[in-house]
Amino acid sequence: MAVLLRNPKISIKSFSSCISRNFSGTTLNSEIDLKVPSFLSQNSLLRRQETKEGNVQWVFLGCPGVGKGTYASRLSVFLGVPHIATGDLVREELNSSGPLASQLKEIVNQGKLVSDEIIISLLSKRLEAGEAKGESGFILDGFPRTIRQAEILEGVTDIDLVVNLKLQKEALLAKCLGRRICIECGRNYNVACIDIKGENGNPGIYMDPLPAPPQCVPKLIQRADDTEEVVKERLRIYDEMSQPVEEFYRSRGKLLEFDLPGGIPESWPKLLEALNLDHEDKCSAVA
Ligand SMILES: Nc1ncnc2c1ncn2[C@@H]1O[C@H](COP(=O)(O)OP(=O)(O)O)[C@@H](O)[C@H]1O
Repeated sequence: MAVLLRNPKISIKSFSSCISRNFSGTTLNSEIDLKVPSFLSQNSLLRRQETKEGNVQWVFLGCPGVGKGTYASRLSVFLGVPHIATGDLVREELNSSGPLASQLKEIVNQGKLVSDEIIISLLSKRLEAGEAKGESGFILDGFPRTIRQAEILEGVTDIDLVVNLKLQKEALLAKCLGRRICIECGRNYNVACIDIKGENGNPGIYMDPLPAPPQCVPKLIQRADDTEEVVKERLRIYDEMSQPVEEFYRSRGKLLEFDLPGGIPESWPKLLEALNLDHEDKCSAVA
């Protein structure tokens, strides 16, 4: 497949060192060099999605519970690039015996955002470790989540595409409350059956539960921040801090809006279609 990129990409090593350098600089904003035209047509956006394995630099945006992790991880298998979720990096750190663990636990369990400093440091470490293993390209999930994070990222590398997953608020809360995670294999499942009737011209949505296989059932846990109170706070913070990031990328012609039409069986093929990814690869990509 052809690769149509506007700017050459930098290696992950230089990305991670650049990201740390830019971040620690006091004149951060003046150092940012936005390399992309301020507007690109939807057609050129789709052309840029013609990718070759291992060479995409994509970002997944979307509210808590929308399914960023599910679709980003499927696409990472499909495209052969790492799926890097900053939420996972934060959870690994808070479950460790490291110096940040208790501070992170408190922040995350209140539904607040971790500081840009900490997130950049965790992400840089993850990128460096990946580089050492020969990784190239990435699908970022949960980063950037603030305009400042988006500016830093845009200043150090050329993101090809930003996928903005969308779902009604009512479904988001139910999906977070129904989420279950296998502590052994790390896979996510969901006990919620979402059935929202369409009204006043708005479409309804139906999503089947995603049951865990028998071997995972005894090992299922809920995330400590998936309580009603904390999910509502995470949704509020998304609107305040992260929604502006959508506009940041929209104005640069990088945002692909994707309204989830239902559960994984309906949404996955439609997402591949929206991304211009080959039809014949669809079957092999579904885990
Ligand atoms: N880019 C980020 N900036 C700040 N905090 C982050 C970032 N990514 C993850 N976190 C922290 O980790 C928590 C869990 O993130 P994530 O798993 O992506 O959850 P969500 O379901 O809310 O999208 C967030 O609520 C936040 O505290």
